[in-house]
Amino acid sequence: MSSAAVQVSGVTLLRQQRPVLDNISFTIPAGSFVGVLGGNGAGKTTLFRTLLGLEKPSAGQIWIEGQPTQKGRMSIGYMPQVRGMVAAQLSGWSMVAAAQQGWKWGLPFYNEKARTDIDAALAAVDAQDLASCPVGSLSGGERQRLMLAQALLDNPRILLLDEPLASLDPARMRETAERIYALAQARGMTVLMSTHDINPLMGLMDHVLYMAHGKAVLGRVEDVMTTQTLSALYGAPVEVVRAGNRLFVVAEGGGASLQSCMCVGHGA
Ligand SMILES: Nc1ncnc2c1ncn2[C@@H]1O[C@H](COP(=O)(O)OP(=O)(O)OP(=O)(O)O)[C@@H](O)[C@H]1O
Repeated sequence: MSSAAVQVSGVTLLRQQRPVLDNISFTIPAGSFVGVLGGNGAGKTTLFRTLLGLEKPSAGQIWIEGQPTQKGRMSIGYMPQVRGMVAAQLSGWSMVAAAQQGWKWGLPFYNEKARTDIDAALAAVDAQDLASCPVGSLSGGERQRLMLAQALLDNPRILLLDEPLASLDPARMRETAERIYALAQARGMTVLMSTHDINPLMGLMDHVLYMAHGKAVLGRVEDVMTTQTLSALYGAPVEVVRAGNRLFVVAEGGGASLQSCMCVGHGA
């Protein structure tokens, strides 16, 4: 477990002359389970897209399992944040199948191996019973399970999950996080999961990657989720307050670009 799954070195990415990623560096050991945190617009999605080779940094380098990143790498599974409604009449099986080998809707033929892989991905997220259901009839949580199945196609060694817990109720959040964790453990996958609520990941993740103002800090929960570390990251006074077994990140004086109160759990 000592090899690096993801290495980011001095990466800067500009949008309209503004650094969305500003000279960030971190190394994620293989097999890690990482919660990626940060307010709206902190750059979480941009980071994922950059790791996937879909966005080109203006400076810096990225290695995935020791190789320079490149578009279409099969070792990475990606669950994007966008959840536009897919064709409502599409079955769950067809929705997962649509992601096979990067094809979009309407691939007319799947060979036996492709069918087996799709069935296996559905089984991995306990979604066999959703295979024949029209996607339009499914709940948000059920659709998210299908999206997770899509990300598992090709048996990736690294999973990038962009807000997979969004719009789930608290019980489903924890259940989904545990499902992903169990899959990662069983398959030895490295997981980076962005979220606005760290609670469901408590006791599961071994690292936090906290992003703000284009900067990022990676470390253990108890090292990152501190007043000192987050104040340094934001470049402004930020207080991490414990209340029972929960943590709150509070911007002193209501800083404009910081979530005024983000509820997070107490480090495991
Ligand atoms: N296609 C784009 N063109 C221009 N700017 C963009 C584009 N996509 C994102 N941005 C900007 O880049 C910044 C980072 O956006 P990003 O989506 O990576 O943040 P995020 O942390 O994922 O946010 P959220 O939690 O709201 O999803 C934001 O200021 C956003 O407006």
